[in-house]
Amino acid sequence: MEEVGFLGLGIMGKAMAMNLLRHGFKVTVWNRTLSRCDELVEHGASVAKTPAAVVKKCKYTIAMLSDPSAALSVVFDKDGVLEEICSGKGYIDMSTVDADTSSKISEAITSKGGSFLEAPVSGSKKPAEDGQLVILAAGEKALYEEAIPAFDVMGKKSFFLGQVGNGAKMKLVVNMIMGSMLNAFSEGLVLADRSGLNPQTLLDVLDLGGIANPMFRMKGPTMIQNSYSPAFPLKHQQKDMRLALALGDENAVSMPVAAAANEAFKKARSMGLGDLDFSAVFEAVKGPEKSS
Ligand SMILES: NC(=O)C1=CN([C@@H]2O[C@H](COP(=O)(O)OP(=O)(O)OC[C@H]3O[C@@H](n4cnc5c(N)ncnc54)[C@H](OP(=O)(O)O)[C@@H]3O)[C@@H](O)[C@H]2O)C=CC1
Ligand SMILES: O=CCCC(=O)O
Repeated sequence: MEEVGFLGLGIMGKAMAMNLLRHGFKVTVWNRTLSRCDELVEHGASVAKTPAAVVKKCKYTIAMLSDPSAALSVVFDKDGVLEEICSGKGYIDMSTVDADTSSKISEAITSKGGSFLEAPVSGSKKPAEDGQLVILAAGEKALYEEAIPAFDVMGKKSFFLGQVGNGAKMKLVVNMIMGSMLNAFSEGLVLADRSGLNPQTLLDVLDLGGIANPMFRMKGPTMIQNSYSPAFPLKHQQKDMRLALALGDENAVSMPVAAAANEAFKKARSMGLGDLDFSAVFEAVKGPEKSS
């Protein structure tokens, strides 16, 4: 089997790379904080010291990085992907970024003869661990086809959405809806509590009705215990709301619900909750306790 490169071993990247190893892929990893590679090495991965060194060794390289600035830095900075990408090699960015960032990376990679695919994912830490992500790919179709065995290991379904930018946009639309829903859910939990209802009973009622969904089912019980161990860091959800709102600006789409949700995520960040799970927006929505 060909060697696959993997850049970025955060919550998602670590689980995704681990799945590749578990299914027999040969994987060379790199992470900015190199010590985070150790656990992967224990499971059979090789390590390279720079993104360029990973690309040099591998037929195609996957990246899973925090945001547009990280995605650009790993490609364009010294020792970055661009130094070694060339004809016959592919680069697959699975980070959640905006279409402009993805296009910049695509143009740079293809101008050096490499092929590029964006492939952000829907699904969080547990689906990443279980190989149950939904992959939203766009770009070079031949690279998509080459990567299908890896996508099949990391995900339960892959979509090919056409030209570069479409995967990024689809991902931002999905997360904009998700972030808005989580705010409405948080407001409902506060309203139930402050009006004398049992929030657990609200969760039970919601779960039996037409708006039951896996997110309410998974996050509700931990939210009412004020427990926010990060599966999807709140700072990343706020980044996605910001990028989705910018996409709305570009297309003159009014999104007052998403704009209000973004404010709540920003407030949560200002309260120092950015590294907690995005469900910690509940703390910002709670605000001060009810006065008598
Ligand atoms: N967690 C989730 O549920 C999901 C996340 N996503 C998206 O996936 C991406 C990764 O998320 P997640 O794994 O949760 O995030 P983490 O914060 O856990 O990991 C971020 C990764 O990016 C690296 N990184 C950050 N800045 C830089 C930089 N300037 N240069 C090089 N590397 C950098 C980090 O390296 P270091 O270890 O050195 O800090 C780390 O490997 C994000 O775009 C997120 O929006 C998509 C779906 C679900
Ligand atoms: O981008 C993060 C998505 C998290 C999820 O789908 O639960």
